Amino acid sequence: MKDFIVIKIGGNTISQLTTEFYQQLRTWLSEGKKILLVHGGGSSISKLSLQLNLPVRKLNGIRVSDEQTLDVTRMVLLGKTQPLLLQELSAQSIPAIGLNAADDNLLGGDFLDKKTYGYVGEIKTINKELLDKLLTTHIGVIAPLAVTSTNQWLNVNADTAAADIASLLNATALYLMTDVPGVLNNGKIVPKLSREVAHNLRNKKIITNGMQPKITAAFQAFQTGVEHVSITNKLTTSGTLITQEGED
Ligand SMILES: Nc1ncnc2c1ncn2[C@@H]1O[C@H](COP(=O)(O)OP(=O)(O)O)[C@@H](O)[C@H]1O
Ligand SMILES: CC(=O)N[C@@H](CCC(=O)OP(=O)(O)O)C(=O)O
Repeated sequence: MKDFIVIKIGGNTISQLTTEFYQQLRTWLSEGKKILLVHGGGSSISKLSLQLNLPVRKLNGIRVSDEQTLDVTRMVLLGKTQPLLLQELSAQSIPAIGLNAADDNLLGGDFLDKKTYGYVGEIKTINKELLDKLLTTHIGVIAPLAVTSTNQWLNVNADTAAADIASLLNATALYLMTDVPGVLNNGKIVPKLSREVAHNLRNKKIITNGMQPKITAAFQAFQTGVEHVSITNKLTTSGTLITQEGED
């Protein structure tokens, strides 16, 4: 049954979640939807890296990760960001459980492009049976990391991770929640975005930085059959909705 909803929450968005957001989660829970929150934490990773005098380098919005940066990423995501989000959910009396890639082979991955990005990956496998069981009672909260078949941890961009997970779960919806109300062009939200328009906005350097992996991730999930894919700062408004060519 197609009943999974995947929501990506940017690291900077966690402390800005609204009453409407939590209410929507409660509604979906009461309808029997299985909800997975994939959280970011990029700005905290950069902050700690700088404090430790480690280089902070991003290419196309993806963090170049050597072994030390990978360690910092795991520590920040699993030691700081995830507990913070769980705390917020608990304070709202929403039943949630923290998960990571190594829980019962939850997220398996492979290198994205080792030469260019280092220990960065994409998610290739998921333990759907485990989620089917856990998410009947709890909202899952998961960090964007993966473990390879040879037990190497990998850092995964949180937008990429959410899209990979939504595709693998055959989810009905993917919400990429961020600190802007959608894709902006001249200060206005682009309500519907086709691949062609996204390509043009990228070429014109209107879509830059962290919005780039979000767009790539959004189209990847849409192409694999996730019906509703949106980039937004609210669950209750669609922000920018991904559409087929020619529909906008
Ligand atoms: N065309 C665009 N429309 C909206 N935001 C954009 C655009 N191009 C670049 N951005 C930047 O992308 C940011 C969102 O990406 P990012 O900082 O990675 O957020 P998150 O941590 O939520 O993933 C916005 O805050 C904005 O600075
Ligand atoms: C490979 C890669 O880029 N990983 C990201 C993972 C966290 C993330 O994406 O966090 P936000 O969504 O808050 O930016 C990083 O290290 O920043």
